[in-house]
Amino acid sequence: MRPDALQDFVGQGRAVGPETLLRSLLEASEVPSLILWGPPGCGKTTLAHIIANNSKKHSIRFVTLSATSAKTTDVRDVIKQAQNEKRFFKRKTILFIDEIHRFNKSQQDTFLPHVECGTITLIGATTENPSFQVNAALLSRCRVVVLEKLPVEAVVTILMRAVNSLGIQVLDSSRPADPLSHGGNSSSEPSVFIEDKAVDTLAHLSDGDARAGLNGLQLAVLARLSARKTFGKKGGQSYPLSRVLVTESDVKEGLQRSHILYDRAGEEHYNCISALHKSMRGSDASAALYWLGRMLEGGEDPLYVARRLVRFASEDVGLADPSALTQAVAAYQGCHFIGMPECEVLLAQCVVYLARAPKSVEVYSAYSNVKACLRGHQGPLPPVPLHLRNAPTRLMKDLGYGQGYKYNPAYSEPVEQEYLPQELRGVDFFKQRRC
Ligand SMILES: Nc1ncnc2c1ncn2[C@@H]1O[C@H](COP(=O)(O)OP(=O)(O)OP(=O)(O)O)[C@@H](O)[C@H]1O
Repeated sequence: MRPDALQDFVGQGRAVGPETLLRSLLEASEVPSLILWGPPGCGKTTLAHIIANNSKKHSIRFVTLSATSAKTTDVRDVIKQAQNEKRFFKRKTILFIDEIHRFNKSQQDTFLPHVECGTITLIGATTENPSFQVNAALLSRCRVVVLEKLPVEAVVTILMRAVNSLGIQVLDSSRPADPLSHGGNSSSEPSVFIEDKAVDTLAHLSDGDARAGLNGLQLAVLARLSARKTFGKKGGQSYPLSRVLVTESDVKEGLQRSHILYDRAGEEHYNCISALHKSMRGSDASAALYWLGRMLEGGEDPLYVARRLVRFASEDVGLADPSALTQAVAAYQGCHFIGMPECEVLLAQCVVYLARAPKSVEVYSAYSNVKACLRGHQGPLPPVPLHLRNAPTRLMKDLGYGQGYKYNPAYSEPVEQEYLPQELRGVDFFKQRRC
């Protein structure tokens, strides 16, 4: 089902469209070291497969490793062979590493000198942001190709290719489906039909992930075949079991929403929580609810979201509305007690509360200033002033601990007293960053 040629690679015009440099390089078989970065099922492995196919025509070796199963020794073996091929046969080697982010930094280091001296051309595929997951030195020697979620039309094209190659017939939903009008079927295999709107819905629900769409199609067809449902009854007449119809509701069942909408472990998890945080900060309750829904419907852990809300209540709402923290902690505990799906409304309530609450970063900023002051301090930290020290023993009293301390409740008027160490006298962390 994977295309072998660039002209069958759909979507991704920005990365490998006709006018792009990468396309010219690929067509000239001048493959540079690449990191293919994109969400699941957008065509990273497929693009590597096309490059492999093209390389073979130009006698270039193409070796594939998966970072999930390959060991460092496997990489060394590939490199050794690549050196021999280069030295004795002047043959180039392209090494494709799927899920390169799964290699740790020292494993990635293994390639570095060999990419540098041209023994291998590296193609790495990753769903994770390469700036965090790929060794900086290696990254600087590779061209990063950003692939995007496939547009709906591209997924429709991919699904229609699959439908055609499987011999499934597409029913035009604007015309009433009458299986008898589709000719007889003499073989023992049932004829499979699919509603055109089912293909369309599948493409929409796939969220730019062609693999999810293809798997959904496969599951829906297999489910129908094993159930061997007929087209149903029409006018009291039932249709033969040799005809199978895949409907829109079949494909919906064939897709697992959680898999499609959200990648809990990957970049999308951080993108969505960031969008939620920023929407609340911007007091856009509606957008905040949307991002919350994206996460929860995608299977995010509600306690993870609740923890972030607790943090937000203090960081962004702060003393502008101190009960925000109470709300957020209550939401966290409520989620803990009742779990999903019941706790979704608790989180929704809290998200709206926080989005609508007045905001203040006064405490957050002042505390950040304290941290900056402490981290930037040179030499030993100043001692705690003696008058602020507790003096539970005679020795401590004799040493002057607690001496001169003014116990505020004992004074009816405001008390003049220094609370910071001597060298920080006059510093106001609410006003200044440095001390
Ligand atoms: N741009 C595309 N053009 C044509 N077919 C595609 C494209 N993208 C994906 N496909 C089809 O979808 C299937 C999955 O694609 P592929 O394995 O290349 O995705 P991927 O980006 O490597 O995903 P993952 O990160 O999950 O490994 C392939 O079998 C291929 O047929």
